[in-house]
Amino acid sequence: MESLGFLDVRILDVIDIVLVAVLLYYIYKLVRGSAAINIFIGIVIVYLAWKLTQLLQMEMLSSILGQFIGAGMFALIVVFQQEIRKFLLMVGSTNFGNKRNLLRQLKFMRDDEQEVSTNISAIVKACESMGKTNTGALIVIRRNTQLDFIKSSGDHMNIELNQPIIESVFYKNSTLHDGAMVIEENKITATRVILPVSNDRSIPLRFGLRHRAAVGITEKTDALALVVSEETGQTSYIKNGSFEIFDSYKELGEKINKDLK
Ligand SMILES: Nc1ncnc2c1ncn2[C@@H]1O[C@H](COP(=O)(O)OP(=O)(O)OP(=O)(O)O)[C@@H](O)[C@H]1O
Repeated sequence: MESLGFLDVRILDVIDIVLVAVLLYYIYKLVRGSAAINIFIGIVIVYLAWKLTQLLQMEMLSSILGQFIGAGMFALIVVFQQEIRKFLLMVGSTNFGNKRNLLRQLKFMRDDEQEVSTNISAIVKACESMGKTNTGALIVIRRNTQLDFIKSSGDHMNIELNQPIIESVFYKNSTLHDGAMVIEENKITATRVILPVSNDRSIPLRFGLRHRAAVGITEKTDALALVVSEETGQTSYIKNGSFEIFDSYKELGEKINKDLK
């Protein structure tokens, strides 16, 4: 069985592979939809070619590709400066200190019995009511990722969540109506927040900046976003960078409740 020695896999090797997969997934999530995705795919191809030439002992080609990868690291930092910044912010602002959040992060350990402290009914009813009057709104609900880095672009608040407050913030003549509202637990913690806009080219053209900002924040963090369109009065629910389908406001409430557990 000596010839099969290379099949010896240690637990640490498995952990190593899983961690690399998670890292690649987060990098992909970060650059998805932007021009950087093509550069990312290019790098992965060159890296795989380099490893293959090493394996096949093609000395010359492997040393050329090796040099390229080595020098390319500096070029990468310059090209991906924005993405690296966002990635570090994302990692740094994940609140691992909170035990409940940590459990939530490990989805398979999710406790379905857990009560959600956010007044979801107030949010959904406000969206329904704002939709009827074609009042535009953009609401971000925090889950695990800390949102301090976006909150700093707006006004800090500390208001108990309820339907009239949400509606009055987005009321067209209100000074607070522009930008996004951030909700954490059962509090409105920021208004007039500027969100990162998604570059995803697959978003239909009928959606403007409000919707793109909602997609943007849910791509970069695990937050949930709700948009009420000023044009159509329709409410959209966005999670992990994509639009979630729902048939009624009741179903929307149930979905948010499930996603906050
Ligand atoms: N990056 C951003 N962060 C937060 N809010 C934003 C951002 N970009 C736009 N908005 C909000 O969206 C409003 C205008 O959005 P726009 O009309 O382009 O959106 P839309 O997706 O077409 O939505 P609607 O259907 O309501 O018109 C702005 O007045 C502002 O309040």
